[in-house]
Amino acid sequence: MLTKPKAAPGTEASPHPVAVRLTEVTRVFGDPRSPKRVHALGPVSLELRAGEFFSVVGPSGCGKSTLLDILAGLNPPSAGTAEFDGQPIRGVPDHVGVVFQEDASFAWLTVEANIAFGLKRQGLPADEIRRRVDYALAFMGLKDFRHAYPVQLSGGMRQRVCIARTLVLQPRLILLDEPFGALDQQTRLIMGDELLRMWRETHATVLLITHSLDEAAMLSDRVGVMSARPGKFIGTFETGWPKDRDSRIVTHPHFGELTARLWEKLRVETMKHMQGEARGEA
Ligand SMILES: Nc1ncnc2c1ncn2[C@@H]1O[C@H](COP(=O)(O)OP(=O)(O)OP(=O)(O)O)[C@@H](O)[C@H]1O
Repeated sequence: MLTKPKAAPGTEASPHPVAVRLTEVTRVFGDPRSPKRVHALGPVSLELRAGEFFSVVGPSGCGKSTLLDILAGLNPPSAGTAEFDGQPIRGVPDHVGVVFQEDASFAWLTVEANIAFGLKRQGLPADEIRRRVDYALAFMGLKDFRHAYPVQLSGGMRQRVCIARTLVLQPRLILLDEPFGALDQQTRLIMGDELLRMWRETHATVLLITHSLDEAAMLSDRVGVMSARPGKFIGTFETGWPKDRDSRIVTHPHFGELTARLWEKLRVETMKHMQGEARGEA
C-alpha cells in the first residue's frame, strides 16, 4: 500500500494551514435562463493544504481551466466561494503566479528582461530585481542565455523562462495550466524535476492541470480526478511520495498501481465525454 506523507510539506512556511478553499463553487457561462448556457464546473468543494502539490486530471472540456481561472481571480464563480489564505478571491490575488501552456514569453525582450518584467511592474528597487533575476537564471539553468531572445531558444527553454518569470515574483500559490503540454516526453520529465525543485525551495502551494496521468502521479502529493462536464471531483488520491522525489519515481513499484487507479476513475468519465461529443453536446 502507498503510505501517507509524514506531514503536509511547507506547512510551517504559511500563516494558514489551508491555502485554498473552494466551497460549492459552480461556473455557468452565458445567461442562466438561456438553453445555450454552458454549465462548465461544479459544484466543487476542495481544500489545498499550504505547501501541497495538487494536480487535477479530467476529461477534455470538464472545466479544469475554468477552475484555475477562478483561483487566479480571472473569472468569478457563478455561485459558491473561493478563498486564498482565508480571504475571498476578488480580482487577481497578490502572491499568485500563473503559468500557461502556450509560450507566453515576450519575443521582443531578452531572457533577462522577460524575467525582470513583472518585478519592474511591481516597482522593486533595481538591485533587488538584479538579485532575483540572477538567482532565477542560475536556478533554471539559463545563465548563459541571459542576453538571448526567445526565438533563439528551444521550446523547453522558453517554458523555463516563463516559469522563471513566475518564480521571481515569489508567489505563495502557483497555478499551472498544462505548462509542459507542448514539450516532448523527455523534456517534460526534466521540466517536472525542475518544477519539483522550485516547489521544495519556495514552499509554495501548487495546483497543476495536466492531461498526463504519469505527470500527475509523479509530481503530486495528491491528485484530484474530475468528472465529465460539469466537472466535479469524483476522487482524490494521496500519492504518498517523499518530498525529495524526482522523475525516477516512475520506476517505483507503486507508480504503475497509482496510475492504474487514476485511469480506472478517469476512463468512465472520458467515455462519457466522448459520447457527449458524438451527440454534439461538447
Ligand atoms: N468564456 C466562455 N464562454 C462560454 N463557454 C466557455 C467559456 N470558457 C469555457 N467555456 C466552456 O466551458 C467548458 C469547460 O471549459 P474548460 O476550458 O474549463 O475545460 P478544460 O477541462 O480546461 O478543457 P481542456 O482539457 O480541453 O483544456 C467547455 O465546454 C468550454 O467550451
